[in-house]
Amino acid sequence: MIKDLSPIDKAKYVAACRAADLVQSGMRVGLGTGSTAAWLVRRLGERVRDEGLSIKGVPTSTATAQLAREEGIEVISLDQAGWLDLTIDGADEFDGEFNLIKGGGAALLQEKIVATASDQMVVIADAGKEVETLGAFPLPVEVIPFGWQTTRTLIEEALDTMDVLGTSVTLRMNGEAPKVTDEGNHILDLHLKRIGNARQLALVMNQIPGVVENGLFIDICDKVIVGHGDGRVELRDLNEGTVLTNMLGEGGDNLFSDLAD
Ligand SMILES: O=C[C@H](O)[C@H](O)[C@H](O)COP(=O)(O)O
Repeated sequence: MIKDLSPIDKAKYVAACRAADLVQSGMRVGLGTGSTAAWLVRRLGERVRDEGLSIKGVPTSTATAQLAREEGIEVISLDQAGWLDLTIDGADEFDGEFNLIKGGGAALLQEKIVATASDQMVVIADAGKEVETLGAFPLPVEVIPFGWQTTRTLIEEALDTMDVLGTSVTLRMNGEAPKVTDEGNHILDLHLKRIGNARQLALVMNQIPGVVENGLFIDICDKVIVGHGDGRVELRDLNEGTVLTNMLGEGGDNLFSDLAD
């Protein structure tokens, strides 16, 4: 039951349920990756089964593709979709301008391509992901395995020239071996603490040979849905402001109990 979830999981869950309400039959929908996006995929699966919701989903990782299929959602590739109506995804951090750090689950490359190919990107997150300035969460940068140590040195030099001091760059591991992304690459995590100029850093990173993509999503996200542990959900839009609802009020617990079991 939903009441057995931790407050953070409840927050993720209600944000995901609110976002699922934005999805309508006929839409081509980008499906994000991570624990929050997994709640979304489950909720959409429930709507497909119970309401006959008819959508085509473009997953952003092999993990999401597998979950979506298990949930009965029709899965197509981005090339088959061509363009998407909406992408819904989680984030590791978001700021007041809806700029993001993503890639904590190593899926940033497909996530950025899919989000950029969408009319709208909606982020779903628990309230703890909101920051004043991005950077407390280590910034993931996807690099090709060939010469990754040289790429790391180039990244460190670029950070020096930008006066980003006191940083470290670490190779993400999966046990004893480097983490390998869905695209066969590695992830370097940049421990920056605070990113003064995220827009500039995103551009500089992608100029470095060996870097495939970085986890800064600048001017990509249109709405953020913030979930709270008590069931409150804020739908924030930079132009239209914030709409507050409570997903667990008036029988909401029953409404979603199947999903949360
Ligand atoms: O690579 C992973 C993605 O960017 C995730 O959306 C992000 O890490 C947030 O994941 P979670 O919802 O599990 O906190």
